[in-house]
Amino acid sequence: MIEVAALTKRYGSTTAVDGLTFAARPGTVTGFLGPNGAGKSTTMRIVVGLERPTSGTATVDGRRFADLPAPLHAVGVMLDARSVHPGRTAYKHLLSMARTHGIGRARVRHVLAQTGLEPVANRRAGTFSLGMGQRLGIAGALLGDPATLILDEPVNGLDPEGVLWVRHLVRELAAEGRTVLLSSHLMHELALCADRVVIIGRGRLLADASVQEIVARSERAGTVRVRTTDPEPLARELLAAGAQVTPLEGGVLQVRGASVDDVGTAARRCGVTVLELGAESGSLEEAYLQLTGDAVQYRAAEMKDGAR
Ligand SMILES: Nc1ncnc2c1ncn2[C@@H]1O[C@H](COP(=O)(O)OP(=O)(O)OP(=O)(O)O)[C@@H](O)[C@H]1O
Repeated sequence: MIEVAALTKRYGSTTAVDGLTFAARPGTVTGFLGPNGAGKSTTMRIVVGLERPTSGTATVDGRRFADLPAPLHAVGVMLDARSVHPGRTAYKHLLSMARTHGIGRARVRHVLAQTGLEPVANRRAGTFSLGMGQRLGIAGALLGDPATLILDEPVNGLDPEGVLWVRHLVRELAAEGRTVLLSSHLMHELALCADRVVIIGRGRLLADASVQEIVARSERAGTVRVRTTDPEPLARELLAAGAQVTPLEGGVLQVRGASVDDVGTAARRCGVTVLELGAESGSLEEAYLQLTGDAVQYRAAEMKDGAR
């Protein structure tokens, strides 16, 4: 379990993390999202003891990383898959990690098989593709059979088969009762593999909820989309019935406060031909963009000011 409480990190005049509080729980895949520069990496680096917080705490299983008796067994980390010595083979890289933590060769072979790297185990990491490097990073994170995993952009550079593999892997790890915290900019993928999502902007918490709850917050969620040959009379009919109607391009109306049945019946009442009709569910990406809009604009404005 990862617990971040009132965490703040300042670099000179930059506040990278600003009073952040959230938890990633066992048996759950927690997605960690935010625009570039939101403070995700800084938070993850603090959790794994690579940075010291200015104030607040970050713990794994109730202890600060530095106080964990066997860190590699408690928390597996992949923050930068490129941080592998290019001249070392995948096997040697993992073996050297294993040796410093009293882990045997059998476990090294196990994680090589688990990550699909067995056929290239004796190839030097420097010759690896981005996707193979990612798999090696994940293998390193799994090496200590940890109860908690922190993976920064694990699907970055993977082909579709690799993306699917990571999705199944993280679901499996959570099903085994492990805590998984992963960051990704691929919203569609996160919606498929995360249970909960923590969204930050400018170092502050913007949302901490289940994927379903966050998707339900998107403006499109709960609306009805209808495309007709003649939207105006239908819009009038729906407004008169108390619905909110937003006309979109191509004869489409977005309707809030009415069901699909209500809209279909209203169309029949005013003699309009319906070409398309359906309930909208929104998406994690839309909800994310709406939630982080201000944070991104603030950054863009900041950068413009800085450039002057
Ligand atoms: N070592 C450092 N010294 C000074 N400023 C830093 C340092 N590390 C991070 N920052 C600043 O802190 C802020 C948060 O950066 P961080 O890398 O944590 O964001 P991020 O959410 O991981 O972004 P990205 O999605 O681009 O990786 C940024 O403004 C960044 O420039």
